[in-house]
Amino acid sequence: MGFLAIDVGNTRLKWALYDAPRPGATAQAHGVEFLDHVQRLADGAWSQLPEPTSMLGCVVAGDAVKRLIEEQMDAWELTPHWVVPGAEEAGLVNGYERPERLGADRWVAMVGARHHMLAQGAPRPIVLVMVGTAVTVEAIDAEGRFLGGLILPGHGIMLRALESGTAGLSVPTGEVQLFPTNTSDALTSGGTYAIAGAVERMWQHLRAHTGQEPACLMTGGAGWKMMPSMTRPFELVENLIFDGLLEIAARRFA
Ligand SMILES: Nc1ncnc2c1ncn2[C@@H]1O[C@H](COP(=O)(O)OP(=O)(O)O)[C@@H](O)[C@H]1O
Ligand SMILES: CC(C)(COP(=O)(O)O)[C@@H](O)C(=O)NCCC(=O)O
Ligand SMILES: [K+]
Repeated sequence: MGFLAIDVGNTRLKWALYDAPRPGATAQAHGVEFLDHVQRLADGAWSQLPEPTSMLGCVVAGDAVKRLIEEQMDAWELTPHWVVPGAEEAGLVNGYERPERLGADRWVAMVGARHHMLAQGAPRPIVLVMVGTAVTVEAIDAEGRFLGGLILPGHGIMLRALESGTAGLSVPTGEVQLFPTNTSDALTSGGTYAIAGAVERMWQHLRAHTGQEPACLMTGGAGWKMMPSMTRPFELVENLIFDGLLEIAARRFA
């Protein structure tokens, strides 16, 4: 019954082995690997696992990385399955012009977010922020329609872009300050408030569009960095992508 969930972003692969492909399943093991090191999985962390019977993942890191990861599963009987965003999934309707061009991680996280919100009470619109290598800000209405979303550079990309495009901006990481008075703090605060400001705008757009107060959810490896700087109360949910994969797997592998 073991179900392996895999989330491959542009920086890291996250995996978790659950006792079954269903929402609320228990994670028996989990781990993280930087993309440069995914070749270690078969002989490393995955060599210790009981053989999973099914696997579902989302990958935005490209086909070469995907193939490398599939090779790591060669010793197992299972067939690798990867989410391809379509017109609808698990109660969500995809408003993207070309649904298949939407990042699979965004789509899966939205499925997780929608079910997380429904478990808490009456349906509401959602602003979902995912802070990884890039930052995405999704708008979902109370009926589960994905209206559209923003893509921004993440903290690391913003800093590297400024470093490489200027002569005088190569400095250590600073702290978020209201009125930064050194270069490090100015860069760190600028990036953080760029993200917080974009999220605030999306919150306003969704509030105006739906006439309802949106629920605010945040996920992703660097979500914790953003939490203190948001203009609205956000709930940080560590594993929305895994929650989404469990929802989708329950429908596919039942
Ligand atoms: N221990 C950590 N290792 C790597 N990245 C981290 C760590 N803690 C926070 N981060 C931040 O999280 C981002 C990666 O988050 P993650 O969700 O794994 O991204 P992705 O899904 O794009 O691979 C990095 O850009 C970095 O800013
Ligand atoms: C926006 C992303 C780069 C985010 O990647 P991540 O930060 O999770 O590594 C990824 O979801 C992606 O490549 N999306 C495809 C383009 C789109 O969603 O429109
Ligand atoms: K991601």
